[in-house]
Amino acid sequence: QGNATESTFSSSKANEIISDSTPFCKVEKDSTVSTSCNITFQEINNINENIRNDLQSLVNTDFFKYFKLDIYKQCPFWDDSNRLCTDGSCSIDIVEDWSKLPEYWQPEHLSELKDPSNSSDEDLVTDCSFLDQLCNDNKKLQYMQNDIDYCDVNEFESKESVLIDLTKNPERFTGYGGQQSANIWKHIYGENCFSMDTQGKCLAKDAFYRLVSGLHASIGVHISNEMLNSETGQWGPNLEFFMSRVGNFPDRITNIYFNYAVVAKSLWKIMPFLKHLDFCNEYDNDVKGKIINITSQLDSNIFQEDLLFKNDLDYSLKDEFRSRFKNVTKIMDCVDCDTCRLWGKVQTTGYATSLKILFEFDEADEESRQNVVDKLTKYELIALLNTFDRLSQAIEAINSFERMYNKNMNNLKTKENPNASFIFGKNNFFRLLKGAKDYINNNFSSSNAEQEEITKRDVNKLLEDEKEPVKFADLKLPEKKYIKKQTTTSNSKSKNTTPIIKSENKWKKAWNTEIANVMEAFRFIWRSYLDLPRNLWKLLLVNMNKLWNKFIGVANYLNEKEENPILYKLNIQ
Ligand SMILES: Cc1cc2nc3c(=O)[nH]c(=O)nc-3n(C[C@H](O)[C@H](O)[C@H](O)COP(=O)(O)OP(=O)(O)OC[C@H]3O[C@@H](n4cnc5c(N)ncnc54)[C@H](O)[C@@H]3O)c2cc1C
Repeated sequence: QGNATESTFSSSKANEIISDSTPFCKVEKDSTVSTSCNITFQEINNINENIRNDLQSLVNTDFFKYFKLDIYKQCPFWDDSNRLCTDGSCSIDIVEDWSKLPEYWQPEHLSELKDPSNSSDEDLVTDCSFLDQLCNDNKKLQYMQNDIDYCDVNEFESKESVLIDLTKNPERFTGYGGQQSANIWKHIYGENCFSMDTQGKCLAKDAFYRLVSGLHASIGVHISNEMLNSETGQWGPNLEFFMSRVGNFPDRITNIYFNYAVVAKSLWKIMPFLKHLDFCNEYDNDVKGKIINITSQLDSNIFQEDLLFKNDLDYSLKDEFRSRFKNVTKIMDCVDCDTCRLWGKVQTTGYATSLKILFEFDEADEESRQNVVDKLTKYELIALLNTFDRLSQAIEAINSFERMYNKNMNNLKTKENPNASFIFGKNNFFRLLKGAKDYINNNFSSSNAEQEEITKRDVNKLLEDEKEPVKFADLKLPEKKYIKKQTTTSNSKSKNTTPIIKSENKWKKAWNTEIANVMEAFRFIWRSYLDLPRNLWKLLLVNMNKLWNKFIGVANYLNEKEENPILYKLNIQ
């Protein structure tokens, strides 16, 4: 973890991570995503390919690209008065020039919406309606006293909220990390501790965890996909970073697909009503056409929400699920980095909207339709579609990282790199040792003819396996040499020597690698000792300089705030 420059791994470290034992993401693409999703990874990939362009252009339209956020909102869970978003990469651009915005985003229009805290139920009926806000359609809807929301839908109307163009503040590597972000994630995962012992608890708990982990992983994919290359000054993908955060964890990849299924199913569920959404005139055809194109390619099997809260017993569990998820959306107000908070809020609101549609909207019940779909605020709808776009982009990026990974593996294979990932790879040191031991056991306990057969079979298998790009990609077996040795031994009079020579080679190779690694570790420790006095000297100079400047009253030093030691800074020239 560190700034963009530091995050560029050394090439040997990169090789270790890329050629880790896990074949890319280790996900079987033809298997189903989870018990509650009757769809395979490959099918989701296909759907995503078909809708990607429409979705991308939809979230770039004037209607879907703006979101509101109260950037000064206090964290409701702990004291965050020392918020530290001083770095350019984590601060956000808010909309200041309103003249170019469409009418429905103009301050006069937005200010017609009253502060919900001062509103009566009667007011909320109109204010909460997506249609009322957008096109002044004065449908009177009944305001539900029951809480069916998985986030605070009124917070976007707060007077403190500012309008933000999402396309101008992309979700990418900001350098936010260390203890601060780890603490946020810890609290978010902590919400997954359900208290009740209810029937469906396991599935609900599992779904809650997957939602959070999928969000976490999706953020990881986006930041790996948009990292600043300090040499070129360009933002782009970083495979090593991706592998170390997401690619080497198949469960994290699976959870992104799971979230895709959840959000897609909620869109599918409201599809018949989206068709009738009375968008403002200029958007009627364009926006509506895109939405219909997207939702019509989704499938009801993609997620089976009815498995989660099946019966009356599960109602209390659902209440707990709802209030815990609401807490997740509130924890976003504690995120110190503004860009991260913005996208965290957009995505948690998007998931909250999905959950509301999935669990509170019964298609057969007109009243529930009125209470859920007709009352979706525009911010919920914007968040829902932007969250779907985030997941869609994450899946596109995962597939592109896979291609990059395979290309790198092929390059690595052809390069002379005998020790590549010998320790961490699939055919790692311990595995080879075990292989050698099995080999000796097998061969010493069989006849000479059997031994020869086993040797041939093993050699062929080894060579065959080597052709597979992923399985043996991390170990550069000296193919020709190996065959040569076999030829020598098969010419030799004593066939019994074959397995011994082979295992001796393995032992020797493993031994040499171990020694080389131990030596490298010693060299590293030695270098650290050499660097220590120099670093201490530099530290002393810097502090002396600061003290001196303070002493003689140099302005900038007088009010100097203590630098945050954890917040990493991008080295943008
Ligand atoms: C709401 C939010 C939004 C953020 N947005 C951005 C952003 O836009 N740009 C940016 O650069 N940074 C962002 N961050 C920070 C980013 O998520 C990481 O926290 C940060 O990059 C440090 O990463 P890390 O590898 O140290 O571990 P973290 O990602 O902080 O993870 C902490 C621990 O959680 C576990 N873990 C990691 N991923 C998963 C997973 N998917 N499922 C289950 N467990 C997991 C691991 O054990 C890991 O050690 C955001 C953080 C938060 C909380």
